[in-house]
Amino acid sequence: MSKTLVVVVPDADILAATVASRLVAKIVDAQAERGTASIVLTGGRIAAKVLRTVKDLPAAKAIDWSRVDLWWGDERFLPAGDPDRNETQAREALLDALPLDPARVHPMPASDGLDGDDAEAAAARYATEVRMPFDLLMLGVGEDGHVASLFPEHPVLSETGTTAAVHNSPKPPPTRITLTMPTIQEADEVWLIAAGPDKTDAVGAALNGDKSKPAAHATGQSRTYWLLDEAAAAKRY
Ligand SMILES: O=C(O)[C@H](O)[C@@H](O)[C@H](O)[C@H](O)COP(=O)(O)O
Repeated sequence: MSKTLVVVVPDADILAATVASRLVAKIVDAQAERGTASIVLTGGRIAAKVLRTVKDLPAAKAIDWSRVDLWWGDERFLPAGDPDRNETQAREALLDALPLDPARVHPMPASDGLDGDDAEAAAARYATEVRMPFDLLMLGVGEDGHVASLFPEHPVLSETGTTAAVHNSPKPPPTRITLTMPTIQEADEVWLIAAGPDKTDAVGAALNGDKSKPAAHATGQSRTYWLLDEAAAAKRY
């Protein structure tokens, strides 16, 4: 039976440090168990802060980075190397500094890739690449309660394939690729990460059972962790 735990820490810096430590431990444990770890990264500011923190953690040297598979929960459908791509931000924050196996790094397609600007084809291509289960899937939480590129009241919420193209995203850019909610729910652990007063209402609503918030549906098979700072957690009752 899946369990949900809420961890609240004082502020965004301490949250990034907490998540970074947990992430390193999670990868070390997964590798101790199976030799590999399969991790889904998220975009957004707090995620970048977490990755920058991992870079400076001595314990990260305990990880065999050549045996880590990295995936993305969603991507802004922009040309390769665009500074707004979640992939570019993750590479700059951490990945470029790691001895990763390039064959195990699985960014979502770019809009100048093999499928050009056909987001549906690009999403379908990623679906053929994805290998589940994921040990861990991390999600930032938007001000409106979105996770990955699954926005409230958006038709993408009813998609049941592995991935989906998103058009008319309320958060720019308008075209994105995302894992669907059923795919997110296949992960062994899901971590929802949010900091700051802009997230108070969305986090409060989702944790208090408002099912109109996509974040309320993001659960892992074994564990779901909400990793929050005090500001984001302020309306959780
Ligand atoms: O495009 C993105 O940025 C992500 O797809 C999005 O899901 C993000 O993780 C949240 O919006 C939280 O982002 P912040 O941490 O920057 O608020």
